[in-house]
Amino acid sequence: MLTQSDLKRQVAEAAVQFILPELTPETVLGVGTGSTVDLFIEAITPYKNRFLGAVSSSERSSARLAEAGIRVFDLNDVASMPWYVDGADEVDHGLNMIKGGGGALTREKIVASVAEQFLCIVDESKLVQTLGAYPLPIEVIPMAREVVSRRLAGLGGEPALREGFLTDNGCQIVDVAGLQITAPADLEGLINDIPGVVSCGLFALAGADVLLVSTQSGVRRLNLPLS
Ligand SMILES: O=C(CO)[C@H](O)[C@H](O)COP(=O)(O)O
Repeated sequence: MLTQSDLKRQVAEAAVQFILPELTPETVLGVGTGSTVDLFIEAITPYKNRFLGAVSSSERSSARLAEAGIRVFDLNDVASMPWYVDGADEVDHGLNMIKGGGGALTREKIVASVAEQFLCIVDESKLVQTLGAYPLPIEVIPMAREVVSRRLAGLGGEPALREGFLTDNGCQIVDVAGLQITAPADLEGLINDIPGVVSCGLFALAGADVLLVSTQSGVRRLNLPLS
């Protein structure tokens, strides 16, 4: 029986094998944040001479990439990336995701927006029918925390400040429990429009393109359109 950490390692290694044939000496990869991505960085390190480097979505991943000897680029110096590789807190069968458990959602969304394709890597516990059991992280400008929280409560959620946490952008996170997210792109649009919201942990207006799911019997791949 594989543990959750074994499953994460299995999918991280599968992700490396999946993108390896596409790496060239000019390739810059987008790299996300979290424990699954830490294992992806570990797994791709032996191949670091096959690509140019990476843009990362957090100070944490940048430090890990640099320690591994992988060149870290500023996004301002990179115009295109073939792949953005990242984990998720929940993903549904339409490849919509909740992200931001590690608080890096805004930079994740920015780096992902530059990549041609989003490769999402998760263990099977993250695959759900309907998003929302995992509290939805929203990054907010600190002075707007209360007004944004009232608006989120108005949408039917139960917002709670992530105590003692500041993002890499110096902002705060409000985690919203109790949402049954049946129309993820609509909800993402609504939340994006609340003044004071920096970004919303729903990735539905632009979701994943390819999903690798780690299971006890190996790694399954789901592409859009669903296969
Ligand atoms: O969105 C994220 C960080 O902001 C992560 O991708 C998400 O929290 C999953 O993390 P892990 O791989 O540790 O389970």
